[in-house]
Amino acid sequence: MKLRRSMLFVPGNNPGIMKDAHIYRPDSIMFDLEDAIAITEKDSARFMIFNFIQKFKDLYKKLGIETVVRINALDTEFGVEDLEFMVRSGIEVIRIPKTEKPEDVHEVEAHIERIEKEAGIEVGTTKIMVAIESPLGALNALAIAKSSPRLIGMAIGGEDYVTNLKTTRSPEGVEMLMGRSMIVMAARSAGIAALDSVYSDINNDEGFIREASTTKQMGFDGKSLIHPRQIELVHSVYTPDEKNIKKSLKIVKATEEALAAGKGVFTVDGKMVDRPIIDRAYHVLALAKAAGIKLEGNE
Ligand SMILES: CC(C)(COP(=O)(O)OP(=O)(O)OC[C@H]1O[C@@H](n2cnc3c(N)ncnc32)[C@H](O)[C@@H]1OP(=O)(O)O)[C@@H](O)C(=O)NCCC(=O)NCCSC(=O)C[C@@](O)(CC(=O)O)C(=O)O
Ligand SMILES: [Mg+2]
Repeated sequence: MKLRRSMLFVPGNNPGIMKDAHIYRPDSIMFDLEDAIAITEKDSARFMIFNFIQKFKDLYKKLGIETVVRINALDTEFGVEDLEFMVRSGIEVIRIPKTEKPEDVHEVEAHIERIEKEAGIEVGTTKIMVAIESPLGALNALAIAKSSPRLIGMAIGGEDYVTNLKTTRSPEGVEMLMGRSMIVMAARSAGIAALDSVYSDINNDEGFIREASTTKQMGFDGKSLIHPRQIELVHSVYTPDEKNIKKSLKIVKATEEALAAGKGVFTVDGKMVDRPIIDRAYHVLALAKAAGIKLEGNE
């Protein structure tokens, strides 16, 4: 299981930030070529990310950090050139911003396949993630989520999304509810990861935890982040805690005993346990294991 609790945005024109990003151990590093990069810096950022990936890809792999790049959309003058560099760099995932329809994915996919062939990279190696950042994208979420076998995740870009809705982000997040719901449902239906948006108020830990807890409860796998101090916070929300692990281990043990006794439904601590609850317990244990938590001794 690949954890995607934390996806740290790293502006692709800032070598000072780029060179240390792995030290904070996010699950994924997302180099940006899009909105964090001024038009005058797009070319140099592309070269810089290419070189960083060449230099650090083995280290990222060793640390289990996934590499993602957010390209410019293909309807800009930068998008195709971004792909030319990034696919050849060996980056693992291309994130398409402002995705509104399946054709946006098909177009990127066709370029990736062409470049992989030209570069002698096995076709299918480069994965895709989409960001939904408009009401139209949200309404098309299911078709987009099922548009390519390369797709590994769907994110919501909350800042653009609320701007396109002609509103703003509130602490309660009512304006995000519909978009988030459509995205998590589409991602789950397609069997890909669901990633929540950035939280821009960097020093507001309480607000961050509240938002991360709500979106975790909605079904998301993690969040895009803008600052390293948010990594530990999001991991604390998305990593199963001791109580949950103990409960899940108890359910798994009781399941084995129940199966041996030919029972499909039974109780643990006075609560009914059947198939979906058993599946949830196994999922919690898989998450814990992927996060490096030792299960032995937790029983
Ligand atoms: C905000 C700020 C300038 C503050 O910097 P400052 O330097 O003042 O912060 P400090 O607190 O001093 O940093 C303490 C130490 O951490 C290091 N450090 C800081 N940030 C780091 C980082 N990101 N990665 C690694 N390292 C980092 C720093 O180098 C220093 O290291 P050191 O000197 O060694 O102590 C900086 O964080 C930053 O640039 N963030 C990324 C912003 C960005 O990418 N925005 C675009 C993506 S969102 C978007 O586009 C919206 C979206 O599209 C999203 C969607 O689609 O999901 C939508 O629509 O919603
Ligand atoms: Mg955006």
